[in-house]
Amino acid sequence: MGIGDDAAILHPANIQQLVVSTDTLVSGIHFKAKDSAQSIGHKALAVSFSDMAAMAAKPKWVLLNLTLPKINDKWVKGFTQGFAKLLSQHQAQLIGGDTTQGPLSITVTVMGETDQAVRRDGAKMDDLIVVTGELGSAAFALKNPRKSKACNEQLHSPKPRLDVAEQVKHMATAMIDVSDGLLADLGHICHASQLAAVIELSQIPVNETVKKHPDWMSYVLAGGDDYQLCFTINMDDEDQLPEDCHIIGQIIAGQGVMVLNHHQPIETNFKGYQHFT
Ligand SMILES: Nc1ncnc2c1ncn2[C@@H]1O[C@H](COP(=O)(O)OP(=O)(O)O)[C@@H](O)[C@H]1O
Ligand SMILES: Cc1ncc(C[n+]2csc(CCOP(=O)(O)OP(=O)(O)O)c2C)c(N)n1
Ligand SMILES: [Mg+2]
Repeated sequence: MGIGDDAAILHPANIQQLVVSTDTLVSGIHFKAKDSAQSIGHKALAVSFSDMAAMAAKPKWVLLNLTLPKINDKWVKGFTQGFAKLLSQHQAQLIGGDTTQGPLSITVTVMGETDQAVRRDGAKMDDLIVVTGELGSAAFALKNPRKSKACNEQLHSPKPRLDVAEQVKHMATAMIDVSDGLLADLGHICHASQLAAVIELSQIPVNETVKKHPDWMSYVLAGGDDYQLCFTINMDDEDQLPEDCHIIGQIIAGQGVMVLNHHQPIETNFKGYQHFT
């Protein structure tokens, strides 16, 4: 039972693990107020679905908390379109939420199910490090809005990688979604797993327009907002990787993430996205 009562009632039948995540998007921090309402609606849900993908869960129930400066019917219609389209693509259900007046911000809580949640702390020595898709496109588009249609799409309409998550959940030893930038997020896997990583920059898929930009390395390694997956697998499972999965490095002993470019170590002072600096 969903919207209409004081709270939603769930009937979780045959769910082995219920996985829950919440994320807030704030105007001016996570998106621009002038972005299309449709893209804001899509992205608010996509980033939460991306957290489900990172845990190898299938999204089922969603709560939406909207804070709006004023009621603008056209904006609300656009937002709802973007939100509802992604919701129905994954057969998830909006079961409730809250609407308040104030500076534009959106909080989405999503509940999903899995038989095999994948955590950040399971990476093992010698595991291969894999990323999906291309990295750096969204950060590039934020700074260079008129340069690449594909990058703009990645920024405004990211596709949560629930497809890959479903296919790799039984082989991934650790997984995370790349929201704060590869170095930061792979760093979280390393920290949680008490190991280190070495990655080869030339193996990371990068959009060709991004690659031509003088700052491409910082977009790729620390730009954030990618919503691709980064996960680790045992070396023996390499042959079973699905499409659009790219091996970029290996788990080693130690701490932190070491970056090689064509086998040469490079200095990286990139910090990734941080809210409080
Ligand atoms: N204000 C908070 N209260 C309780 N838990 C929090 C809070 N902020 C973050 N967390 C928890 O800390 C962990 C990491 O959060 P975060 O860095 O936001 O992850 P993600 O990048 O996946 O959104 C998550 O388990 C999240 O639930
Ligand atoms: C207007 C605007 N400024 C900055 C960014 C870049 N940006 C916003 S949030 C973010 C990283 C992810 O945010 P966070 O709230 O940490 O997501 P979480 O890790 O909790 O999923 C990035 C790179 C943007 N997309 N739009
Ligand atoms: Mg978060």
